[in-house]
Amino acid sequence: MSQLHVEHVTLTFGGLNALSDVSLSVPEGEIVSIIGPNGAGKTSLLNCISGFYHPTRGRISYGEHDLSRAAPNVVTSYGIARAFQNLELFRGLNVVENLLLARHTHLKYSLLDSLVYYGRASRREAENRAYVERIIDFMELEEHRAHPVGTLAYGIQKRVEVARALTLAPSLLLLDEPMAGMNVEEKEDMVRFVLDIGREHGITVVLIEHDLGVVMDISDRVYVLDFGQLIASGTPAEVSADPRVIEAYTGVAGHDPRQAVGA
Ligand SMILES: Nc1ncnc2c1ncn2[C@@H]1O[C@H](COP(=O)(O)OP(=O)(O)OP(=O)(O)O)[C@@H](O)[C@H]1O
Repeated sequence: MSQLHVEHVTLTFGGLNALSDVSLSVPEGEIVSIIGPNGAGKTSLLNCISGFYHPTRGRISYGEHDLSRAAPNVVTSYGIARAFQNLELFRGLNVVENLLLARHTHLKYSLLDSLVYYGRASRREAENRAYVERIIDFMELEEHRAHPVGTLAYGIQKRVEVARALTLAPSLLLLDEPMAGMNVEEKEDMVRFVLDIGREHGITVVLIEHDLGVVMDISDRVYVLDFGQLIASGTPAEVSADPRVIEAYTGVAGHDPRQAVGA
């Protein structure tokens, strides 16, 4: 069982605690959302999990692996993939090329492999292509497959970004605002994909999302950050009834308590 554990994580930038003593767990197979007002620390937390930032204090682990000091490519090798808020796609390449490139970069084999073991390399190439085709089918990208990504509608590009992360065959998928900027129909499609990824394919999903209706509909568990601190957690029903959450979202709360001691 690979559970994600974040234990007492603090992340400091200069005098600001972007995260203060945050602890949370993500059980295998669940869809878990992280919510909170702008600047609450959500993306910073995802950056710590995916190895782009390293916690100033605390520990992050996934199953037996310690992620606290791991580089992004090492985190990926443990089965954790991330779809970015700002799309990480090559806009001039088409959908198939983007997905193949992502899979190649992840499952790289050496030049020697491809020269000496031509048979093995070409078999891997065929497997990669077959895998990418399954993702294209699953994410319903068939009609867009040959188009340069930069020419596609924004909602479709977001879908390609999720597909790109799926080509890494993750057991844990990190989604940073996958529905931001989408119209209602595009959101409904993305909700369906996230539910399929989690419920049908058993991939654990950690989701940052501002649309609270979506969050409450699809999450098994919700964690709420405010000013870098974890202020609430529980089922969607528990969290939406929590006075601290209502306060954080209505802005009744007073000052920013994040200034690090001694700053
Ligand atoms: N690289 C950085 N350098 C300095 N400060 C940073 C850095 N990254 C994040 N911060 C600060 O940390 C705090 C938390 O930011 P973060 O982006 O994690 O919040 P968020 O909850 O994801 O916000 P949003 O919903 O607006 O995306 C903010 O005050 C932000 O300015």
